[in-house]
Amino acid sequence: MYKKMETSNLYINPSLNSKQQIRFIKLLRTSPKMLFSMNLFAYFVVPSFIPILVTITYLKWLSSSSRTHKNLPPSPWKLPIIRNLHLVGKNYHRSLRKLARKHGPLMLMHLGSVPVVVVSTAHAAQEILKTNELVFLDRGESDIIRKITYGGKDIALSNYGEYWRQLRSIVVLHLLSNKSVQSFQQVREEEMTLMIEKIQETCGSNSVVNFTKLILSFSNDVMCRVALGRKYNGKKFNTMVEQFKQLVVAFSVGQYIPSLSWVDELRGLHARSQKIAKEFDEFLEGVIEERLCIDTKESVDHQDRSFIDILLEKQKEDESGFQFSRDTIKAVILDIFVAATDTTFTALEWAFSELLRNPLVMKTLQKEVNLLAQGKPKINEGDIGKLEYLDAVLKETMRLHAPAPIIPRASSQDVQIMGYEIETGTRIVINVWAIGRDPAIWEEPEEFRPERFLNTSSYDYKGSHFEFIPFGAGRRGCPGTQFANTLIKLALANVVYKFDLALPGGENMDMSESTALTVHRLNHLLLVATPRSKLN
Ligand code: HEM
Repeated sequence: MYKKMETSNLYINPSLNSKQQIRFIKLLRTSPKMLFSMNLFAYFVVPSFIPILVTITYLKWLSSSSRTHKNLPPSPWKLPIIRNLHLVGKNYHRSLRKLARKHGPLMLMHLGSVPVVVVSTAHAAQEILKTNELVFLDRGESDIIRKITYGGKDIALSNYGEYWRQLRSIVVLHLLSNKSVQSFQQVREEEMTLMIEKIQETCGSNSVVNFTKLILSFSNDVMCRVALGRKYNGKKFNTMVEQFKQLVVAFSVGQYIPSLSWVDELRGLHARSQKIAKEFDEFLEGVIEERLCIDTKESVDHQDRSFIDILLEKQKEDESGFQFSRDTIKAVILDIFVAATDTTFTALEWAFSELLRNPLVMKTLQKEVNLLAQGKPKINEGDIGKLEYLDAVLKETMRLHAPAPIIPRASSQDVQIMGYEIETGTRIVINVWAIGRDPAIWEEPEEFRPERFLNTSSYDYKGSHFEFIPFGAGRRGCPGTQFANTLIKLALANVVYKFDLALPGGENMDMSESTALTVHRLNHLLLVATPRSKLN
């Protein structure tokens, strides 16, 4: 009855004329939510059920709202069935900020049947992440996520509980402790040197370097070596990772309107998640077998142990009494790999973009690294902590371009926040990006001015100041903060120390954003690098 479009993976009513079909596809491409609503309304529901469905839902909605006399946070006006889903735009952090400006710092939205509270100021974030922390430690359930995380055996997306608590403490103590992060210094420095060499090769010919690809492969290679024991960067591996990331943010109709889960089946979402879960599982099984084989043959040197080796060792020791299944190991590795690679790459990409857009900042940073390096061939990791301006540049980048612009949490009990009732099971979305650009906190918030972070101890990465929380806060805050900062600063310091960077042909810097798990640049960052003649 419906025709599947090759390019869009959609089902199109063939009775439409070609003009109508083209208009339909254009509309769908404008937004995943639009994709859902158009598919749902125009092509499945309208022809037969819509009058009945709308009436029933509307009456139900009217009766439920008149029954509850709770003081719920302000909400935008709702449509029947999809309710506020149509209001979430492609750049969700931006559309949520726009809505919050109208409805307030704590805004209740209904995405289908799922209540979501959007948090848009530092004060409201503090109420959630600190004052009522214990109520908001869950992440919220999703069928798709469960499928690709071994039934919720991972750390980042699983709900709060004993399992998560024990797993997190193993990760924090054994994989991401200060000592463990330091033990990977050689890996970071080797990969940084390789990246510099790659840029160097382009210099003589004055050719354009695709910085996006370069830094993506840098963070990918570092994280592969750290988490998996060696590099994996073939096309098959990269495609698998990309598809996984797309799936994490894929829009699931069933998640918002459970009675319409069949739409997900029709769109092939479940089949796709099963396929990717299987591919990843086979890959990770291969990695584990390889590590076990190396370990038996040559007993991995303490220095060369990857995260997977450490977890396999913990499983053997069996001291903690924690159920360390192989699925747990695979889920944690997958989690860390995805959580770490995309975020560090995104932060680096925006940092270089802002430096290019702000030549004075670039000059000041180059001066600082010159002074520290005193003509040495490179800046070592041990010296990075002395670079105050670099620290300010990174903080300013994270304020304006939080790599994870939204922190997802969920409430585990009824609670009152800022005088409003939040019910059990409500999803929480903390708009870190909007908080970072709030004019009530930041002077000239849209300007890139690292100086605002100089000579102040007010802002750190620990999440103790809710105006600045790119790594989240509290018990569920990012455990990879130190790892990420060390890696990003090492790369930034050395690239600006060795090269002057420019846009090819003196173009204007395009700062458009993508729609993805992390918000990175929409278009690749293409630059021309020139070796700096005077390094002191
Ligand atoms: C610029 C880099 C990074 C940024 C901006 C970032 C940001 C975040 C944020 C916002 C969260 C959620 C925090 C919350 O709910 O309060 C998070 C969680 C997490 N991050 Fe990161 N992250 C980065 C790098 C890394 C790295 C390098 C690793 C590991 C090597 C890592 C591992 C994790 C894990 C495992 C979680 C889940 C924690 C939990 O749910 O208990 N991240 N990160």
